[in-house]
Amino acid sequence: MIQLENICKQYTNHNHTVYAVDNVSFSVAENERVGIAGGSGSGKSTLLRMIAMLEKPTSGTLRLFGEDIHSIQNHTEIYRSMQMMFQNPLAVIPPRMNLEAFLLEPYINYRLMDITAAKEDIRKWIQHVDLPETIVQKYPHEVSGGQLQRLVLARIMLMHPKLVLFDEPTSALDAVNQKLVLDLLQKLHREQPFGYVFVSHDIGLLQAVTDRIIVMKDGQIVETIESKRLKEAVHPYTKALVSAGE
Ligand SMILES: Nc1ncnc2c1ncn2[C@@H]1O[C@H](COP(=O)(O)OP(=O)(O)OP(=O)(O)O)[C@@H](O)[C@H]1O
Repeated sequence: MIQLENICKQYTNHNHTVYAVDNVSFSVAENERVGIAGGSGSGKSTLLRMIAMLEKPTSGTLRLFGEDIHSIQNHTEIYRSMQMMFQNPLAVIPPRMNLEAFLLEPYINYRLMDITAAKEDIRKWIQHVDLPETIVQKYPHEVSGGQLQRLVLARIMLMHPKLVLFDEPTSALDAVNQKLVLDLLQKLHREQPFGYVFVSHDIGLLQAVTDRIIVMKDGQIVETIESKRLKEAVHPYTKALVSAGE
């Protein structure tokens, strides 16, 4: 579904070059759940931003749904098929927009259905992510972080994406809400499969929600391992990440 070949991203400031992503290659199959682990500054977010087409690689080849990013014809279709979820929902929901308007946006932008049908569809999704129906009349600052992330997940799922990019979506939540959001994500993935790339510094968390984990350090992949075999990791950096979380 996505393929990265020898992807590099460099930033140059004041004659100093940072190799944020350095010769990274991997692919994600349809409905596959891939984790990207690594410490601060290892290049995880930069990699995700390139897959999301928010930034261009300095070099290398990136194919999304079979198309090279430089020759994509139908951007609208790609933007609908590939969704992103970040750590802070308040950064993506405009403060003066009530939550129903936020949920209606994709139906309007991608002409998914008319407003009456969309409102009914939203009602179903709200129930499905275990939120009270009245939440849609609220504004983002009136709702808890855990509830907002469940609502953001509903907004993603109603677009029936093929791929979702998660950048530390539960890092700002307490342990209880983190589990609620991750359990919900697994339920949604079982019911309506989609591929995802999940970035986290917490390799234990990734083990619970992915099939395969790619471990990054200083912009490079140091190890790729099946999540259920994480205990058999051989690279010292992977082992250090595992014991840091224990
Ligand atoms: N826009 C930018 N300009 C200059 N340097 C950047 C830019 N974005 C990222 N970097 C540098 O690239 C490297 C990788 O950063 P990145 O944010 O991708 O790492 P990360 O693994 O996601 O870290 P964190 O977990 O702290 O978010 C870091 O050294 C960072 O300072």
